[in-house]
Amino acid sequence: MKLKKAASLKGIIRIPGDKSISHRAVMFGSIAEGITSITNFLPGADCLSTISCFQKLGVEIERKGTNVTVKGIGLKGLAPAEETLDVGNSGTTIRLIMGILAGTSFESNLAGDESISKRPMSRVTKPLTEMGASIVGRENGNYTPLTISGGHLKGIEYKSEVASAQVKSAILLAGLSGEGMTTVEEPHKSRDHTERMLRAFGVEVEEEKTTASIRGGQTLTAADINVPGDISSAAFFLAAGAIVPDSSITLQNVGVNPTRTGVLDVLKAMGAEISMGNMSSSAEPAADISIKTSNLKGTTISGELIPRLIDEIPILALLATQAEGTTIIKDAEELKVKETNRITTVVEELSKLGADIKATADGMIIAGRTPLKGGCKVSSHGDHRIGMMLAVAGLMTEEELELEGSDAISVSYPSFFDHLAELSASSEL
Ligand SMILES: O=C(O)C1=C[C@@H](OP(=O)(O)O)[C@@H](O)[C@H](O)C1
Ligand SMILES: C=C(OP(=O)(O)O)C(=O)O
Repeated sequence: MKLKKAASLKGIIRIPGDKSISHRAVMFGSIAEGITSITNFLPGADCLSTISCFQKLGVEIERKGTNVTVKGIGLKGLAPAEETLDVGNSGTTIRLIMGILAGTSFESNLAGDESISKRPMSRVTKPLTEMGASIVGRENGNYTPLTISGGHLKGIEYKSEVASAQVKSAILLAGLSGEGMTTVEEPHKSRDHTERMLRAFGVEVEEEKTTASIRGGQTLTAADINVPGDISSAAFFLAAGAIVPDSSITLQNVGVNPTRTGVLDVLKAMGAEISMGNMSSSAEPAADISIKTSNLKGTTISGELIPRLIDEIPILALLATQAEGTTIIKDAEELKVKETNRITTVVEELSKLGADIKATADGMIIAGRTPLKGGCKVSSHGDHRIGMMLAVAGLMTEEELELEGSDAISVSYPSFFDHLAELSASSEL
């Protein structure tokens, strides 16, 4: 795909549904009693993998565009799949489904694409094994393909080494089938969509700073879930609006759960002209966010902020190339185990454009402001967030940029290029 410079970005777009919340709505609806209706579901490839896995486990799920109906059969109603459950490119699907399958009485096989086969699973297989599940996979259950046999589970108190909502959610979901209480503690608080949505399905979940606990034996009752827009998708246009000259854009219905809004904190710290309105206050709050071309300065991104913006780091790195001074990103080793090693892929691709960016052991250091040069090929490396970051970079380069592997973007934002074209006054896609 050829990308051309944009003179300005203007207009209003409605951000598609949140990926994390869409996955959970299908999963929890499947193991609930009754019919769950989901609106504004994200029809991205990752969430479609979740639907297909639960269909294979015997759940009737019907999707019409962004409306999904799930005929819940209860945790005990799930049936063995006749074939391997294919999670595609989705880390959230495989890690959360393992938490659910740990509580079944049958065996399931799980596999995904090449990227999934390189991502570590022991962070989930280890605690689930401790709870009583049997899991077999390459390198002691660390890599796919995996076979999981559910069993009689006991609750645990688990101290996770990483702040990961996937790990926390898998353990809490297994805890539903466990005897007694299950508690997960993490170094920093990760996104809490599981805790919020389980409550909507009638389950009691206790939370304290960085711990979450659940009592085993509780059942889920169907709920209607309206998915807010995905702030991780909005981040690409927030960044584009801040750096493309003469821009002024509004993104509607963006989820602003505080465990996800690190990107807004960073944009403000960098001096972005950003404002919020139309705030709604349901279980998952949403708001309209407006941004204008801004005079940005460098900042430091570290510590408890990292889990609150982990998926936004590639686009924040691009933003930092257009900010005055140095931006330091640290404590972000988790970037190495995403769809790609996002430290190396970000540094490799932005270096091609002339950015002053260095990889460190746990992040990167970026010196700005540097003009971005085009006239070359860049690659998503099959990673949707790298692809979208580079598409935004293409709005800034003097010469045309050629993006390879743009199809990966459909994993989380199938309408990305349509929205970009709507906002872009002069880019020809
Ligand atoms: O729970 C979730 O929905 C997610 C959690 C995060 O991963 P980790 O739990 O590995 O940090 C995030 O990067 C991913 O895109 C979605
Ligand atoms: C890391 C991501 O997703 P997952 O872990 O579900 O593959 C992402 O969407 O950036």
